[in-house]
Amino acid sequence: MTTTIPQNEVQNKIKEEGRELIESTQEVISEALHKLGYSKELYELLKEPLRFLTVQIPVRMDDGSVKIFTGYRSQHNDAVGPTKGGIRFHPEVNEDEVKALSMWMSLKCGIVDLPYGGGKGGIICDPRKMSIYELERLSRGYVRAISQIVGPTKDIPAPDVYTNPQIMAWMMDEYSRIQEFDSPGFITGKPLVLGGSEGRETATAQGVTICIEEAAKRKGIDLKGASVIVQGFGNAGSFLAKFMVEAGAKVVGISDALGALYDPDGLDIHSLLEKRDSFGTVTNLFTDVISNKELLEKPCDILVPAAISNQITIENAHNIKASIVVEAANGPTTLEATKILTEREILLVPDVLASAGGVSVSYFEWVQNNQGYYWSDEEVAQKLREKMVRSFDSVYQTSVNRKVNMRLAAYMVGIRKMAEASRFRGWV
Ligand SMILES: NC(=O)C1=CN([C@@H]2O[C@H](COP(=O)(O)OP(=O)(O)OC[C@H]3O[C@@H](n4cnc5c(N)ncnc54)[C@H](O)[C@@H]3O)[C@@H](O)[C@H]2O)C=CC1
Ligand SMILES: O=C(O)CCC(=O)C(=O)O
Repeated sequence: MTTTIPQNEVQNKIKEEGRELIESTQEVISEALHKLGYSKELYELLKEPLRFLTVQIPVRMDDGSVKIFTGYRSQHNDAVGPTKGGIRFHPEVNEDEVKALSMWMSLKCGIVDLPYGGGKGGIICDPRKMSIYELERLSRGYVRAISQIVGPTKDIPAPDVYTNPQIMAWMMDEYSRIQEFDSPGFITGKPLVLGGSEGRETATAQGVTICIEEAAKRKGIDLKGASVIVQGFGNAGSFLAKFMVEAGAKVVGISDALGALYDPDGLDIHSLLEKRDSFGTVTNLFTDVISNKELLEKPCDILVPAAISNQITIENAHNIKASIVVEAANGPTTLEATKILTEREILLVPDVLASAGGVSVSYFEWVQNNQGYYWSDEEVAQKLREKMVRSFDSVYQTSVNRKVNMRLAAYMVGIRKMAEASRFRGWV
């Protein structure tokens, strides 16, 4: 017998999880500023986004009815430069989660040294249940609703969960119509023919791969033959699984929103890549499916959460078997779980470092749009590698030298530029 959880309980749980994300982010920000010797005023400035917009977007559905969707755009801090960060289309999007996501973007941009602050957007919707025409109207409606606070020198969006280059193209087109001139620099993650960058589609997974290589070196693990589990089979997870196979590792588990596949002898990733749909779903084609929860506790050397937040918690952190956990997703591990993994000497590469490859190549895309001159795949790959290796080293060294866990070390590295820029501007 299946029991249905009342809708208000589901909503309360989503809200509560969002609140926890923001409160735990505030806790680490406070600790990082304290370790670096910054003032309490700076914490007051950075503990919440500078700007947060809620919009209602009316969309004509295919059956003729009008549905009103709620969307958000959060701009955490623009002392360093315009804010930057993706747009998420997901039924569980909520205000506090979007705020926390924008704060993580500020830290990410600081870690990989980009001239940006953090932003993030989201719409409460389930794109898997919408037609392509409804999605286009929703995407354009969102841009009209937020157009006054975004732009190539204000706040530059990009893809995130359940958004893709097609959605970026509609949004760029809508913004260009409003401005009455072509504005490729308004948004990144676009198709190549509309000013997208070589390497952006695979950038997040490339960045995670580089972090895995660096972490494996520190742990004395040979990637050839190492076993890997990847939670999530979308943009980040599916390319990562492919890169792991190419590096000679054995991908023993993958998952999507509907379940997980596990085979200790290794999964046929190429076949799964061919079968997955545009939302990163593939497990619906199999019968021997286990849950996402079970997958995370299966034996492996390297575990990569690449789906949603709050996946490694106090409930399962003691049961994780991996020696290295690399967070491709934003916010997959709670603070309590971070402490448990660190105590267990599992090397945790935090989201604000591990997933920074995406925004790095988004920055390259924006630079190319601004100069109207485009780089080769090799040039992008080399620039990304330099950034990721340098950033990994800086966070790892901070963790060792200051005797702090990798998450706190990453926050210490990521917050410095924003703190200094805010001081020089005379804000604190
Ligand atoms: N796309 C990008 O450039 C970047 C993405 N990220 C983060 O990586 C994570 C994945 O993003 P993308 O791959 O872009 O999204 P995507 O939309 O391409 O794929 C999402 C994947 O997560 C799965 N999923 C959704 N809900 C789930 C649930 N409740 N339980 C388990 N799996 C679930 C989906 O089935 C799909 O396989 C997110 O946390 C995102 O914020 C971080 C940096 C950049
Ligand atoms: O590519 C970007 O600008 C942002 C990507 C993003 O949303 C993220 O890193 O979480």
